[in-house]
Amino acid sequence: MAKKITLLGSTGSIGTQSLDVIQAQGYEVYGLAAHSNVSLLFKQIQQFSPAVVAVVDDEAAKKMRTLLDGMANAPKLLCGKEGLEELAAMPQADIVLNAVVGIAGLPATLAALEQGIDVALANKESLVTGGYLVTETAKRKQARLLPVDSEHSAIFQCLQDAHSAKTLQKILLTASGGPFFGKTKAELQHATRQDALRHPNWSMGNKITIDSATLMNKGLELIEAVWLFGLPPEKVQIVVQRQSIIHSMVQFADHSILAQLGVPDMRIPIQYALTWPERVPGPAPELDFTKLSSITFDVADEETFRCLAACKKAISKGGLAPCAANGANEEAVRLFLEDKISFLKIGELVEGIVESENFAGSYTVQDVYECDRMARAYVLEHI
Ligand SMILES: NC(=O)C1=CN([C@@H]2O[C@H](COP(=O)(O)OP(=O)(O)OC[C@H]3O[C@@H](n4cnc5c(N)ncnc54)[C@H](OP(=O)(O)O)[C@@H]3O)[C@@H](O)[C@H]2O)C=CC1
Ligand SMILES: CC(=O)[C@@H](O)[C@H](O)COP(=O)(O)O
Ligand SMILES: [Mn+2]
Repeated sequence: MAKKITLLGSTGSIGTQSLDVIQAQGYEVYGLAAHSNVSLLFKQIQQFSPAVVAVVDDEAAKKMRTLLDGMANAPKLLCGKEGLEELAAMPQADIVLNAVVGIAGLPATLAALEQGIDVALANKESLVTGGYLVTETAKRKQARLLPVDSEHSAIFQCLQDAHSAKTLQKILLTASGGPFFGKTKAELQHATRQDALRHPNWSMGNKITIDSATLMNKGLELIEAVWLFGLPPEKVQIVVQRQSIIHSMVQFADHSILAQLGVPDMRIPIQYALTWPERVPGPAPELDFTKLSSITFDVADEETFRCLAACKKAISKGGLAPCAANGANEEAVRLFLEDKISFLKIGELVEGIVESENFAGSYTVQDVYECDRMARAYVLEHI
């Protein structure tokens, strides 16, 4: 029987590439969800015939209702944040692929895991904001978290040999360095939205592309790696690999290092999360070494790119500090994309919130959302 997938965030960069993979593998789509892009979601419904769809935005959900009213074999429509969570928890799916952007993805991750459903996780913010709750729920319900983020998929792929994995000593998390690699603070004073959205290697959604430019993405990924692979933050070393060909590496007790390489194409990690533990042919092209002029390594500049330093501080503080850093960043990126704050202000705000309180200790899911609200309010008060 074909695997049944529920895909959350189907209209985004990861979502649309996931549908490429799903089509190539002949998988069945059980559920689709988006926020407000009704026209694309409707096309996806026509092509993949899901049983259930969820639309988070209320106005968009009304438009979808109208479109579905005229459709034969229309899927069931769920609305709002509650609808997204309800879809994520539907046990008919074999796996939920969470490609929602931001903390908005956390309730769905928790809802799927709570039902014991495996989650292929692109939504790194789930682990950054609620890492303890997400990993505890997965463990308690014996559900798997399968990494989709390219670096974490690379690490996961390098750890498939259980004997070696037991001796994991260090993770070498690669970073492209983003569009502003090598620039000074002075040169970044007037960095624009357009400059920041020009990623050297990957075509991605706007929010993660800005995160790559500030190196917040690497900070979020460091926290994500700590939760997924159980190493302390000081055992995760960031290595700038400008070409995004080496997607990450692991070092074992004997100082042997394994790396995963490939073209920068998210369909490889998406597919691995869906087919794991099998490897099968897929739609991504192969890497042609004869066309690679070099593979280079550099050190990340944490003095200029304060978000990375702030995330390191946040994970070492523990508790809700990473959630606060994430909330401040989500709000700051929104304001930067609306041309309301400067590029460098994003780092100042993320650093500011992490320094502002202690945040230590255990937390509930309500505490996570309260901390997120507080971090967003902090940003609005400090611009
Ligand atoms: N793009 C990439 O290559 C990579 C992305 N990731 C991670 O994957 C996630 C998705 O990234 P990406 O695909 O780039 O993002 P996009 O912005 O391209 O897509 C986001 C998706 O989430 C939906 N969405 C937005 N807001 C909400 C909300 N409040 N509730 C429910 N759904 C919502 C959007 O719907 P609509 O279109 O209707 O607004 C869209 O389907 C992020 O966490 C990112 O960090 C990780 C590695 C690589
Ligand atoms: C494709 C992917 O996984 C992104 O998270 C990517 O890694 C961004 O690149 P950098 O953050 O390294 O610029
Ligand atoms: Mn990544």
